[in-house]
Amino acid sequence: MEISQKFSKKSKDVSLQELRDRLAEFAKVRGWEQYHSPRNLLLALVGEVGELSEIFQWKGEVARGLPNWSPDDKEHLEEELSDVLFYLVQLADVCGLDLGQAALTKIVKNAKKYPVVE
Ligand SMILES: Nc1ccn([C@H]2C[C@H](O)[C@@H](COP(=O)(O)OP(=O)(O)OP(=O)(O)O)O2)c(=O)n1
Repeated sequence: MEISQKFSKKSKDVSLQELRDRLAEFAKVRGWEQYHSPRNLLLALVGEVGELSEIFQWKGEVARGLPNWSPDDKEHLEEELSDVLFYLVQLADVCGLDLGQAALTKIVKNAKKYPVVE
């Protein structure tokens, strides 16, 4: 069984499109579109990657599924992963790119570059 199936909470699939639309609305109603330039979103993304890294800093190697982590630590990780995802989705959006399609195309490209060795 995949680790993602083994440890994930069962919930509905969330599309990148839904996230993109909800984040665009979130920024619009707060008048934040003026700040969400590609460069600013990239810098915010890098900042959140830093916060994500801090969670793992000094912990040593971490087992898949985070068996010894407290619920609070896992919740913190979920939040920082979400922040990274939000800025990534918004960055693609303000660049006028379809991130989901781009990712699928990249998977095909990766498969050609790294064929399965039988
Ligand atoms: N101009 C902004 C500011 C915030 N956010 C959203 C994206 C992130 O999900 C979250 C980031 O908020 P904070 O900068 O307050 O960062 P944290 O949530 O990580 O808080 P802290 O740094 O206090 O832990 O808010 C956004 O989309 N655009």
